[in-house]
Amino acid sequence: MSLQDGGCGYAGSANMATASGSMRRRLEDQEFTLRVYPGALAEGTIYCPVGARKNTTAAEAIECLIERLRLERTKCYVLAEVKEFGGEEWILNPGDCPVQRMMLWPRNALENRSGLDSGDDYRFLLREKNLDGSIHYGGSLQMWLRVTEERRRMVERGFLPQPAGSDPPSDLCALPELTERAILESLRARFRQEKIYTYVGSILIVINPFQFLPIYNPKYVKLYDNHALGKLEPHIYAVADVAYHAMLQRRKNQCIVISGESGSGKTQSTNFLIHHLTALSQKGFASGVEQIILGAGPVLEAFGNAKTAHNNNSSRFGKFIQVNYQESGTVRGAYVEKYLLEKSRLVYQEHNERNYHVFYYLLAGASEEERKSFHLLKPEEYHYLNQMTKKSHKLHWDNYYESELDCFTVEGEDLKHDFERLQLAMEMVGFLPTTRKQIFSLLSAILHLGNIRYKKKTYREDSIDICNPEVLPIVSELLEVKEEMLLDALTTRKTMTVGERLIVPYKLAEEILHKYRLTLLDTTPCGFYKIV
Ligand SMILES: Nc1ncnc2c1ncn2[C@@H]1O[C@H](COP(=O)(O)OP(=O)(O)OP(=O)(O)O)[C@@H](O)[C@H]1O
Repeated sequence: MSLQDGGCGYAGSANMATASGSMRRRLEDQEFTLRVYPGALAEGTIYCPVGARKNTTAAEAIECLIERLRLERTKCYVLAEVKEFGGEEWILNPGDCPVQRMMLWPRNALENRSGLDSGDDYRFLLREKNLDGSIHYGGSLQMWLRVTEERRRMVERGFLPQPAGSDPPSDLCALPELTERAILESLRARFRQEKIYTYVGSILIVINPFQFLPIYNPKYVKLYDNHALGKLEPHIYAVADVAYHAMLQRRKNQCIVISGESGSGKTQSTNFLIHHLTALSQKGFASGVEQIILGAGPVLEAFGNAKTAHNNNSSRFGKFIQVNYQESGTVRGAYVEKYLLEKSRLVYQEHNERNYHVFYYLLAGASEEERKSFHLLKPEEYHYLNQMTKKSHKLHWDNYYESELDCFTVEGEDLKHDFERLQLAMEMVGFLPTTRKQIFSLLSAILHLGNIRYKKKTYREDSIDICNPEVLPIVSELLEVKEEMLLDALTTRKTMTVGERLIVPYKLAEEILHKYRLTLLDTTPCGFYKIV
């Protein structure tokens, strides 16, 4: 049996005690392959395979090695057994049987051997014996180092398996086998060492630590400045750095794509990237541009983020951020484009989820004067904010009463403070006071629109009317549109046929009405989505 089947050979030996005589005889005849590392005795050879049976002695194996490696016959050689790489060496007597020694190695030391190397670094070495009986190690240290280096390179290139217990590589491309299991185990092992970043070639994998790690301070900005990817420990700053310098050197636009499931840390990673990109351009000084780019964050977050089951601050839209540079490499400005905003969240949310943050901020943080002027109510009085709590209330009347209230607040959240922060951010990004007022007015209108209930106009007719017309003047005031126009928009739709304009009344189907209300919100002069 060749050494590639070493594991099986070992399994056979484990059964030896209980095996029949014939099996024992078979084992006696079975051929194993010993791998003997000659070190300095044969430069250029990492190991030499020697066929051996259970009773082959060390002296016989050495004889074979002398032949194969063309060693000087005038010298005296011994076999040494190493039970760990670089560990203690056990010299075999000429009459000792190396295969029997090998059979005592741990099972995985043999089973893990995939052709070339032992997983746990159990091995045989060939040593020269001095005339006084001592072992000659001359030059072996350097050879060892060379072998070690060679071995490391072979491991990196995937020709040798990763030694058990060693550090997982910082680039998963260096894994000898790219199976899902090997990848996950490496990522897990790195994560345990607080290494949340790992490369796969030029791709960076990030595992959300959900805790602050001190790896984003200016020291790190400096450390990663102008280094090729892979030279240092993987980091998001390294990716930003490579993109920045590639842009300067090649004079070509660079693009970084961030993707992952909800709550995986995309927004956080974007912030780190922007921080590093602007820091590089300002060479370590906090820049005004960064403040403005990141200042837009709270505004976008308030209007486009919401609490979901997975993330209390989940972005419900995609972002395309373009950072523009001058030829000199300093940031000139930035452009943020949103896409795929989850519009349906405005009118409907799943259980344990909320509408967009901005509604809760406004209702909690508005002053008395603002409350009056925007006709604000309590969150639980708005259909667009309380639907899911009502549902759970109905389903689990007894035990869901408390969690009903929880939906309006999130642990650790200070809505009043968030509203102040939002106003400040809006001011910083350039919203004028009148625009801000218009926006809050529109937000209140959206909430009141959600409270409008419909009924059939008459018993026979399918067309609809509004049950609570007292809401109309409020919404018309907030939207600054005439009441009649608003009523028309809420109860009828206009369609164009060839050369004709038809006004068709809506039918009483709630989900469709929600859709129409959404369209209405979008088409108002300062439509919600346009603002976002
Ligand atoms: N590098 C990090 N260090 C520490 N905490 C982090 C890191 N990345 C993410 N987090 C934590 O994870 C939370 C969720 O991250 P984030 O909001 O960035 O996820 P996301 O992928 O943008 O989610 P969604 O797609 O739902 O918007 C953050 O609020 C933060 O607490």
